[in-house]
Amino acid sequence: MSWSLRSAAGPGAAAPSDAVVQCESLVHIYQTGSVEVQALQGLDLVVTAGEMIAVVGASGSGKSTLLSILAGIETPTAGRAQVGEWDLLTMARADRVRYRRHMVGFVRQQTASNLVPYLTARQVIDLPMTAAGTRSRARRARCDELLDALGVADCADRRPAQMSGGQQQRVAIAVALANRPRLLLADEPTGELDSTTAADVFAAMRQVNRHFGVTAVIVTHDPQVSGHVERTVAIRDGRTSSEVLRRAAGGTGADTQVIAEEYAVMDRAGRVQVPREYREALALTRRVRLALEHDHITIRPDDPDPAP
Ligand SMILES: Nc1ncnc2c1ncn2[C@@H]1O[C@H](COP(=O)(O)OP(=O)(O)OP(=O)(O)O)[C@@H](O)[C@H]1O
Repeated sequence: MSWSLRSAAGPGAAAPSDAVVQCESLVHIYQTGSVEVQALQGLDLVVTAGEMIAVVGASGSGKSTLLSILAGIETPTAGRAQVGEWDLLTMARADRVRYRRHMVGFVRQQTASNLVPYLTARQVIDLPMTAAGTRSRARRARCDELLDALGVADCADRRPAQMSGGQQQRVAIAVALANRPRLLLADEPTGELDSTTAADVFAAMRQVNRHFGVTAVIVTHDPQVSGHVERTVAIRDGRTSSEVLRRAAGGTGADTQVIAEEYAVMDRAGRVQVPREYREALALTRRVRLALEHDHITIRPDDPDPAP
C-alpha cells in the first residue's frame, strides 16, 4: 500500500454530471435552548452514481448528522445539499415524505430497530412497498428478489428472534431497498456484530451495490470496511478533511495489487487542511510560505530571518 498526500478537488471545482449526492459548504447547527452546536461546518462531498463509499471520523465529527441530512430527517442550516433532483434545503414537508420513501433507504446500527419483533422478514420488507401503494404481485416479486440477492431467502418466514445478527442486518438492507431507492445509507451497520459477521454484512452491501447499481454511503468505525469500498472519506470537525482512494494495479487475478492513496480535500475557496503530523514535522505554525512551481505548490515554514 502506498501513501501520498494529494489534493482531491472538492465539489466546488466541478461536480460530475452523474453525481447522486452533492454537498457544498454544508452547515448544520443543533440548537438546544441557548446552546448551539455546529455539527457540520462547511462540509463538501460528491458521491457519483453507483459508488459505494465509507465515511469515517472521530466521535462527534458530524458523521451521523451528515447521514440524517441525506436521509431527509434533518434539514441543513445552510450551504447546499442535493440528492438526485432533490434540494434538501428547500424541500417541502410533503416532498420530504416522498423523498424518504422513494429516494433513500436507511440501515441503522441497532439490528433490532431496523426490524419489527412480531413480523417475519417477508412481512417487514412488504411494509414500505405497501406504504408506497405497490401492488401485491409486484411486492412479492421484489421481496423474493431482495431475499435472494442478500442470501437470506431461507429467512423469509422467520421473525428477528429466529435470525442471527448478520441475517437481521441483511433483511434490514432488503427493507431499505424495497422501494428501489437510488441511495442506500447505513449508520454503523456492523456496530453490534462480530468481525466475521461484519465482513459478511459489508460484502452483502457490496453485492447489492453492484447488482442493483444503488449508490451507498456507509458511516462506520469498522476498519474492515476499507476492503469493501474504493473510497473512504474522513470527516474532521464537521468538514471533509481527506479521502483514501483504492484502485487495483498490475496484473490480474491473484497478481492484482491494491494501491491506496490518501488525498487532502480542497474546498471551493481553496482551503486544504494540512495533517497534524506534517505540521509538527516541519514546525508549521500560523504563517507558512507558499510557492507555485510549474506542476506543484510547496508549503514551507515561515523563516523569520531569511538569507539575503
Ligand atoms: N440532536 C442533537 N442535539 C444537539 N447536538 C447534537 C445532536 N446530535 C448531534 N449533536 C452534536 O453534534 C456534533 C456531531 O454529532 P454526530 O452525532 O453527527 O457525530 P458522529 O461523528 O456521528 O459521532 P459518533 O461517531 O459518536 O456517532 C456533536 O458535537 C454532537 O454532540
